[in-house]
Amino acid sequence: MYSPQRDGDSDSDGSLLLSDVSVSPPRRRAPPPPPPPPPKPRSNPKHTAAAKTKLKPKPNAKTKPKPVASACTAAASPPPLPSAALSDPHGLASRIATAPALVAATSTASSSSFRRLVQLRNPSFDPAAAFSAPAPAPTPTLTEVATASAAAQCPAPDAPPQSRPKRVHPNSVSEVPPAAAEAEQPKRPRGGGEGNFVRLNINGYGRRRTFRNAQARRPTKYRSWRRQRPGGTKPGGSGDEEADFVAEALMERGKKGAAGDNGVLEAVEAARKDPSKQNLETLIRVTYGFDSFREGQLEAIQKVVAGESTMLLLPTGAGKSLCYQVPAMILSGLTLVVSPLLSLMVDQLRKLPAFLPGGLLASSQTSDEFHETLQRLRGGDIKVLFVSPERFLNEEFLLIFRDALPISLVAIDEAHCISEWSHNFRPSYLRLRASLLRRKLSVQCILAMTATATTQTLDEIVNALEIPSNNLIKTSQMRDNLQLSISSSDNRLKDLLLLLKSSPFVDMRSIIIYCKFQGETDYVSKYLCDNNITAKSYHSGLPMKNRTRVQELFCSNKIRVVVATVAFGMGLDKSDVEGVIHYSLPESLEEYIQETGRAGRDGRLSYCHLLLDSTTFYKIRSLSHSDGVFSSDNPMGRICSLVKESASRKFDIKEEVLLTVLTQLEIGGQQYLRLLPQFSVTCTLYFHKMSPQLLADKDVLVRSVLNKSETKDGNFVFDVTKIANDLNIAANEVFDHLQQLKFSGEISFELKDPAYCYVILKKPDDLNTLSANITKWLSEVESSKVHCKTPPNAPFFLINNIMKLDAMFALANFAVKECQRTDGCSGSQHTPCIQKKIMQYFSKNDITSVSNHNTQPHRSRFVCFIFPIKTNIPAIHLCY
Ligand SMILES: Nc1ncnc2c1ncn2[C@@H]1O[C@H](COP(=O)(O)OP(=O)(O)OP(=O)(O)O)[C@@H](O)[C@H]1O
Repeated sequence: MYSPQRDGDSDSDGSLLLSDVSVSPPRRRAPPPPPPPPPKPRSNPKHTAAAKTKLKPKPNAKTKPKPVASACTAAASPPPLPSAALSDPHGLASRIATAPALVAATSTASSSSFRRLVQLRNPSFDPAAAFSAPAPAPTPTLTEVATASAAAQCPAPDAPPQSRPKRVHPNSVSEVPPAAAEAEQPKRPRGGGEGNFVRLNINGYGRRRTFRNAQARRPTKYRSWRRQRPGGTKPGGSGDEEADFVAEALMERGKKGAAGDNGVLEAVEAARKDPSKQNLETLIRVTYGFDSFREGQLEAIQKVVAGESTMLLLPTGAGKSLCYQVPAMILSGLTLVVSPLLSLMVDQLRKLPAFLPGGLLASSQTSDEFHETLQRLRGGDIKVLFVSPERFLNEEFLLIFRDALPISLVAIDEAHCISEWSHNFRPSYLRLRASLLRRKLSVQCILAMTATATTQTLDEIVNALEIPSNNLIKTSQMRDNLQLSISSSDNRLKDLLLLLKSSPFVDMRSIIIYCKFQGETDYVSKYLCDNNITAKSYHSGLPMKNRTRVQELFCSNKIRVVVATVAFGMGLDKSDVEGVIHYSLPESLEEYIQETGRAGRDGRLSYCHLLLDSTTFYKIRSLSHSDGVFSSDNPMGRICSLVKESASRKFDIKEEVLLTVLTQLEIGGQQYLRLLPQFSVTCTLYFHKMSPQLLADKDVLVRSVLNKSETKDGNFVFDVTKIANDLNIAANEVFDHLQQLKFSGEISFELKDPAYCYVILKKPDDLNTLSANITKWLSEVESSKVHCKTPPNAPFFLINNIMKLDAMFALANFAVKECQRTDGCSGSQHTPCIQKKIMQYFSKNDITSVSNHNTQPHRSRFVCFIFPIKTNIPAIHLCY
């Protein structure tokens, strides 16, 4: 997940809190609806008995299911896992490091000269010393390493491998063969909302895909409607014209054999004439099969249909999409949906009902794809257009609308990205301003949607989008069908196993376990498999096809447990996930809410448990300091690197802007760093003649590599800068030497991760001033069109995640250590106190209101990159 850091001082500064106006209930809001019915227990036939006895529905938040605590507290006794186990599950690194054979030395000519070079630069370096300790363990061969690595993989699930399910939907991506369409149409009506779509998480930053509506080549009725305008004039959006569109689109669908379209047509017409509760309910019943609206939906839809800009704050999985889809059916013009991630857009495109034709414009599309969408748009084949914020309002985009393609609604998904206070600020969202939308696109109605926003964030959103304060629709940030529990754990693996073998998790057929680190997911899933729990790991380090397969198997209930990093879940709309377990502490309350929100999307009672282990908290916290130009991992005088692609993505700053800033730090008034030639920093080494250890024996660099590398699939992967720093030589000397070894046939190597490289000469004393100066300078550069493609004169910044992490830890810590269990909490079940803390956090935006221990990080340790322009937001971000 994109999760930039931000400066936390201001986050905790009460003086910066904005008024509560934005979150006051709408003046014209109807009296609060009656409390929702208690969540229903699941009726999974396989687990019916268990559900009857163990998953009793609770009246609102008061139900007290069997506490999970017993499972965890009972687990306190298992012997602690050796601390090294997780970081080096196979013990390879330590075995390699202590290999005895590495001490002797008969150097080749090149190696001895290289050794001299190293010793010349670094007299204290004693290559033998690093390997001199006797090591009883035999050094693993490459074959052993590979075998160990293979063994770490979880056995395949019982289910036979399936080819990727074919789906055809008018709003599908292009690989989908049309013939499969009908079979994969979402069933209507969907009883109980049980129908799961397999949502593919493309997660493909910058990946190229062809997006094509399956109906693109067919003249839809919307298109013919537009063409029928006399003299080619554009429709004015009158009700009749709209009815034409809906009617004809539905007729077309009727030709394909869809049932009940006449009912849909009538329902749309009725809702268009009178968007009453009754008419709208009929509409969602005939289109989606939903019995009624969920909290907030009806109000939002009615406001939007009436042309009023609205801010919608509903929990994850509460049904925000419906709030733009239904108006899109009713309103005459186009609905634009701005969404931050390609995977989300694709997912939402697929979710559109069949007769609501959709299209997509993303910055990662090729020019051909862009023009194809354009053609369809101009031809009237698209009613809902998903747009990435980068594409939105740029010249090319505006040209599309020059010939007055009418836009009825702009829906902004993940609207918190607008706010610099949010956990996911994206500079590209800054172009989303009501004034701009009005001026450039004549848009009058905006719907902003998010699941996580503090008061400050909301305030920024409604200001930017000029949403009237009485048009804020806000429900609690967490669904009340989630039972939340936390237990402290000294041995998370054992506790996890116990948890999974105890009620209620033992009866669940669909569980997600979230881990912080990729290696952890592999290790944990293997451990579970070894203990007869079918589990698969999922993280962004896996090839895309493996990830897709895991997700598909999970969605079709062929895998019961997925052990994943944060990479899993974006765009996942599996409605019957029954449990979410946090093996690692989430990095913020926002992340906690998002991840727990993947459970119980069908409204049934579901369980979320967090295993709190303070060691992990401190580990994550220290890692948080390792980002940015001046991170604590980057000492002065050493070679440092910023991998272009990941840094650009992480900070949401174009690569060339990153370089611009680094350059300014080099050539500005004060020289803080010296830029080095760019090179690829990650190197994988393959040995061909001598064994790694034998060669390391003779070669200083290889020795250092063995010391500093990780093993992946039996090969040695290392960071070139680390080796250069270790040997106190320049990076090009490392490459030269690797080349020599390559020419001698000893090794071959592969390089990846192009990076900006630099040496820090001086760490800034006053980060704020430096940040402000660079911001100013950058703005000047931008306005002088040197970087005409960069976003507007937007501040760049990095959010400080540390305060957010601390707040998350404080909440979990409170639950396990301080909660008196008087207000509905019992054992490790802490739903009431967690909800209360979350409410405090989001309503006051005062992290310290949740934090109850001294978590205020020292200012100089803030992790940031580049900062804000706003005067009230502390800048910097070049961090220590
Ligand atoms: N009124 C309703 N009745 C029953 N199911 C509904 C209703 N509205 C939405 N749903 C279902 O709820 C699920 C979640 O909807 P949706 O994806 O729109 O949620 P969301 O709020 O956008 O979630 P996220 O924040 O994760 O994007 C979907 O499966 C959807 O079909």
